[in-house]
Amino acid sequence: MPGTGPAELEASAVSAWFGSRKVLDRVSLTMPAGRVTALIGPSGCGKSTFLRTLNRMHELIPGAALAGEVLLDGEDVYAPGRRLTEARRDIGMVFQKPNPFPAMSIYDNVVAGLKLTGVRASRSTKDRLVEECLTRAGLWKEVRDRLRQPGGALSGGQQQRLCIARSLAVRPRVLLMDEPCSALDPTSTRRVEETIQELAGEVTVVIVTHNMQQAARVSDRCAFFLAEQGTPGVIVEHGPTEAVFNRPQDQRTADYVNGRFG
Ligand SMILES: Nc1ncnc2c1ncn2[C@@H]1O[C@H](COP(=O)(O)OP(=O)(O)OP(=O)(O)O)[C@@H](O)[C@H]1O
Repeated sequence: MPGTGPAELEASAVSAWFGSRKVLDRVSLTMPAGRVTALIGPSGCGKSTFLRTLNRMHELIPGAALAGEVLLDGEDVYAPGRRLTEARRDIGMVFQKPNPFPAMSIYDNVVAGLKLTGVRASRSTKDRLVEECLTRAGLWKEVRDRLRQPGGALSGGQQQRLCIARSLAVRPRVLLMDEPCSALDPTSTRRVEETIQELAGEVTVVIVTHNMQQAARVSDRCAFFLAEQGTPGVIVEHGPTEAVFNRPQDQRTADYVNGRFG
């Protein structure tokens, strides 16, 4: 079995390119185990790209290149001997638009990742896992009586929580979330935020968000990314969320968190 429990993720001097264009320049950030780290910054500054370097999704894009290191509890995610599927299992991802398998049942959606990661499980193990993951994702009570209905029949917010449950089923140690609420209404957003807060402590969360209130509500730590005038994205400032919002060290951070640009 893989390591269990939340793991620290550490990016060290990560640079990223698309073709000859450099979009991230030597970004270093420690994302502590069991905490929620928010990545904030204006559009195009490289937040999503950075997130994709953390679980080796960046390398799937044609022409994409990378330098630097990503360590999961001290182990190199990009080590030559380490399999891609292993990195993806340890470091799960939830996307902007909820993407359950629409025709597949709620139950099968939750356990879909097991097959992909080569895990065999008995019916009773799966039953327990489905209940546990839907509970952790804050969806169990709403769907317990209709587990055989298609995932696509749920509301957008429920679909996103289903995707969170699906990610949790392979027992990731880190969960990456790329603007997980941007396609949701305010009530669903609130519900997903509660889910994120409930998960903290059990799994390390890294979330990209454009919503400053959301970053303030859900995160323990915050990193402000910026790409100025065609230069690659860098982290201007990072630290405890409360400090980044209330006592920013850099004027550009102050301007951004106070809504003066971006
Ligand atoms: N597949 C791609 N091919 C080429 N360039 C890309 C690709 N994806 C992103 N980029 C470029 O890389 C830079 C960083 O993009 P990225 O999506 O990481 O920024 P972001 O901060 O997440 O933006 P947003 O907040 O709008 O999602 C941008 O200039 C973008 O145009």
